[in-house]
Amino acid sequence: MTDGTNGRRRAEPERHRGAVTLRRESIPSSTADEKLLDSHHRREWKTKDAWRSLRILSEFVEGFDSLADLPPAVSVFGSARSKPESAECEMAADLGAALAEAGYAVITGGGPGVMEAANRGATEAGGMSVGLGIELPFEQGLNDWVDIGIDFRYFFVRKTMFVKYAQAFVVLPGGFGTLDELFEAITLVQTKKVTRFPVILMGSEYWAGLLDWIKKVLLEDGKINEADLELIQVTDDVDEAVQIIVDADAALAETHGQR
Ligand SMILES: C/C(=C\CNc1ncnc2c1ncn2[C@@H]1O[C@H](COP(=O)(O)O)[C@@H](O)[C@H]1O)CO
Repeated sequence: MTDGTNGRRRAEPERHRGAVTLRRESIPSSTADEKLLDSHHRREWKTKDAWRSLRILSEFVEGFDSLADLPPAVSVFGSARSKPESAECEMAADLGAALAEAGYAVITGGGPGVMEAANRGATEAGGMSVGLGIELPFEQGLNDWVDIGIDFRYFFVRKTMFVKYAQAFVVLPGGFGTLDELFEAITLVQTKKVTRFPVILMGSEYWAGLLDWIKKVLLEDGKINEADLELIQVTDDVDEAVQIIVDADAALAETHGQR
């Protein structure tokens, strides 16, 4: 496992805005997402937001255009902070490889940690490895194992791509970013905004407390129902995770015809 530099000295920080690369003093202190969402920028809203919507649109166009030809794919989420030698990174690399061997492209956030491990596993197994990066104030660029990479300015555009082009979500241990991606997926399935697809948690020990709380508090308090619990599957076995995805794909093809 590497830190994505392949032993090279990491170049100076840079920021990508569409086709534009910014370095040194040209790197702005804010991000496009912040300018859109933070009321601190309220004075610009009147003059800039209408134009900003075109940039948002162009980001959708770029994503749709670049990803439309992907083979069936699985989005893999997990911590940006996990060390390469951690158990979750090893699991992510094995998962990336197993998904590639089963014919799935692997889509991640293109960052370090679990994302890099999953991309690496897929690439080393000869599969297609996709990274959907996001502009961050402390951006470090896409990891070196990404074959198709897109840098997004807007989180919500990027999130559309994770869902639209994936047959399943696999979620490994992570923090707020990972939880956001997990709960967005479950909500989309629960509200039937997307056809039911597997949302698989890997790292049962890590997720045990959350699952317990979901059962004890959300279920007992009537905030979700028993059937909602079935939206999440848990396994530590890479082959089982892949089999769940393959089976769900086959079931869907039977119901709706071949994709
Ligand atoms: C925090 C660090 C780097 C951040 N770089 C990221 N690059 C790409 N995607 C990211 C990054 N940070 C979060 N994400 C997305 O959220 C999930 C991970 O977030 P978590 O809070 O670490 O669980 C991940 O799946 C990404 O889609 C330091 O190196």
